Amino acid sequence: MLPSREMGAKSLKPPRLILHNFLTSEECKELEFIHKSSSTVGYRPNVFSTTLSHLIATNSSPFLIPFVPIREKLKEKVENFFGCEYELCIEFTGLISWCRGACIGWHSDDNRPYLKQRHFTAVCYLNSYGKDFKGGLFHFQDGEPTTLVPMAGDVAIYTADSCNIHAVDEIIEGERLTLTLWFSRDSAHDEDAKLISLLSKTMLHSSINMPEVKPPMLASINMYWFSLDLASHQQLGFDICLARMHVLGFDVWSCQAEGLLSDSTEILMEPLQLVRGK
Ligand SMILES: O=C(O)CCC(=O)C(=O)O
Ligand SMILES: [Fe+2]
Repeated sequence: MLPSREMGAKSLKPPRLILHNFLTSEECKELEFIHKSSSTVGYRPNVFSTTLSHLIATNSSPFLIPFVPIREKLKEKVENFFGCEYELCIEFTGLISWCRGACIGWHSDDNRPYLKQRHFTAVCYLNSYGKDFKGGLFHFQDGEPTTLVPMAGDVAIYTADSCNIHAVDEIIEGERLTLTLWFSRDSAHDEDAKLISLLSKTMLHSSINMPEVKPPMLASINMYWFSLDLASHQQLGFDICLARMHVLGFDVWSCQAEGLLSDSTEILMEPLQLVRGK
């Protein structure tokens, strides 16, 4: 019997793929913005994470939108590279940042009984070694490449099993940010199914509680990565700056233009009124 592509790769060279500039700098910055506005204390010391279920639970589901095309693009890459016969499911998606002191020793990503459903890993680097943080180099125990220098936009894809034992050096300075995904062949671990169920519960809950008035939460100004004069020239797609207000049913009204102008950042320079509903 001929070995499958996956098995063949295991015996010849480690089943891994490193891609440069897989994400654009705008995509990296948009995800960084979401992480800065929504992250919580992570699963280890000096680590912060933003999971998709956390975004739903904190009334920030519009922040899911930028993840959708990126997750699809990554899934397709992983399926094609590993020659998967059946569609994979995404088991976990998270933005993870590591601050000074964080590190992880040699491990494989399926190294606990409750992680055995993790078959493939994709780590997208959202910021860069040397510029945004020091330390935090990634090492594979065997095979080439040995060391990865995280650079914004690059992605490392590898099997989650013992063919790819890896470690990350301690962060010495700054904050190292990644978008990390695990993929599974087992559809019982499909993250999408869980997210859809959470989303529908949240929507049902908010329609029952319609008259309830909550104050809008606009993300703080120091989270913007571009200046306001540049903002109107940038076509970054979905405007996440006002997303927190939108999910709560508020909008911004310009008296001069006599209308709702919530998709233009120019409004921030105008006399404005905050309105509820459309
Ligand atoms: O962030 C990285 O480069 C890899 C992190 C890692 O090994 C893990 O989260 O299991
Ligand atoms: Fe890992």
